[in-house]
Amino acid sequence: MAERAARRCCLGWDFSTQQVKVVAVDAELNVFYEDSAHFDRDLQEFGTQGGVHVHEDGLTVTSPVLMWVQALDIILERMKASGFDFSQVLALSGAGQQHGSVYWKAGASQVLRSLSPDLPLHKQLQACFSISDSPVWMDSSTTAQCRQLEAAVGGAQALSCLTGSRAYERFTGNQIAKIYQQNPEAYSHTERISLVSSFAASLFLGSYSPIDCSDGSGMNLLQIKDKVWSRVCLAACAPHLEEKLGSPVPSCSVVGAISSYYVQRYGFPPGCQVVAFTGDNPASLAGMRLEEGDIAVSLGTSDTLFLWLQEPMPALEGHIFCNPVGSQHYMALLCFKNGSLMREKIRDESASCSWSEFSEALRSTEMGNGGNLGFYFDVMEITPEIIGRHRFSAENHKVPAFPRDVEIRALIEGQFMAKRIHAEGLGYRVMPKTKILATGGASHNRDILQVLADVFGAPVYVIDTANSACVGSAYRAFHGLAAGTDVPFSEVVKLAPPPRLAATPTPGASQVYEALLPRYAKLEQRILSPTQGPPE
Ligand SMILES: O=C(CO)[C@@H](O)[C@H](O)CF
Repeated sequence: MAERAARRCCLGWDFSTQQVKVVAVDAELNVFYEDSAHFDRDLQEFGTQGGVHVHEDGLTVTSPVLMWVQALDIILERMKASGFDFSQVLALSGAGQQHGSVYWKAGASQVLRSLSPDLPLHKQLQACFSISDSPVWMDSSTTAQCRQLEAAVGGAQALSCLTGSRAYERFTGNQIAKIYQQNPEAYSHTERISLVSSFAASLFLGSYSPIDCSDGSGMNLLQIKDKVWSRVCLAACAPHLEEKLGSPVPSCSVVGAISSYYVQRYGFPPGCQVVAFTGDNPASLAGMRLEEGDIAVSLGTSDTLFLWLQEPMPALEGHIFCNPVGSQHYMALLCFKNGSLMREKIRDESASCSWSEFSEALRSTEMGNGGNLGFYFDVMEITPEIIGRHRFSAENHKVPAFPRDVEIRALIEGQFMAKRIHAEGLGYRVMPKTKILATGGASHNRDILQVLADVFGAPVYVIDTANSACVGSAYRAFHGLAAGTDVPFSEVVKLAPPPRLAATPTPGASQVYEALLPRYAKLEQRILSPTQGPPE
């Protein structure tokens, strides 16, 4: 077989809800290898659905930690069998589904440090976890713990100001509190608690990896301004928690060299650097190469905004995390539940189930829709908490219906005005250099993207984010190699393929939406507090 040319590279891992995935990225930032192990398909003995077990209470959701370990074994063995040249791997980093937690049993660190290269990981780590079914982000069984935590710090807004979010059931501090309260023996036998991200990094390190500040911001435990654990929050969740968590580190930290286990079993170079793993969303922000002033809009079943923030304004909605690639900056996530399912419903009702008719309606109606405004929430919306459809005429009178074309534009303009208003509520500001990066199903519709560009007054680019968490992790591994040189992340990734320009603001758009946005915000408040009189 022809000798393969040596190809220096970095690996990017993603321990996500449904699979473990890896990409190899070369020095020109080309992805030249990818593989994944799908939990439901490749590890059927664990009996998961969508990578998880939903418990009988309908609230508790967990994943077997040894399934994650075995998935890594599968991928590494496949890479080895395919002839992948591990000796060319300069560094690796990775991502994990946010908020999930792993409970290492007393003595596990010794096992991690002395792994035998003759055996796969899962054969050696069988007895290393005090909790075998890790709680994951889909869990919503900790409402009581959320209220206890908010009470301990002076309320929901106080907790948000301190940690970047009000208490959420999936956030790790509340999950740890539940385990301490309901399984104190397992908690007392736990010598280390990792996030999924730092757990995965620990497997490569052969010792406990610290939690990075960005993923650590998803725990309701980290003071996002000082980047240290909040002692009040720790004490409110469980005793001796700080020693079980270890100290958080900046996300760009090199946390050590790869364990000798991988050198001996797979041929990694002894100097292969491990860069702190982080959450899947922070890693995706890195993969999308978001920069100051940019906003990423993932238009999927639910719509998710990724924001780059310099001056965060923590609120009772959304989540503010330490930024994974700009250590003095922040990022925010905002989730809008009524996303593509709402767009498809209005398409079916008002465009005869046809996207081309839907697009034609957007093209044939004017920016601003003649002053007509609509709110479309067929399921309870998260941002803000509203349900139902609410239509208003230019005179702010509630109306029961709009003509078909007006309905379609009212839906799309309303969805994007809500995004801009709530993003600005968290401290986001459109800047002259702002780029909007669109991804997800609806980003293939150019007419929808035109409305997005008009509402934000900024150009819209489309990007493929299928592997964004993995690719972002590989980029962060390259950035880790420059650790200590002050080379900015943006410099490290400048060779990456640029996003494609899809839409620029229509002339006059800013005048139209500068006038509409405050009206939309006032009407939203009117729906939220119906006792209030009509907006002036
Ligand atoms: O809970 C979330 C973010 O807060 C999800 O996006 C998980 O990170 C998905 F793994």
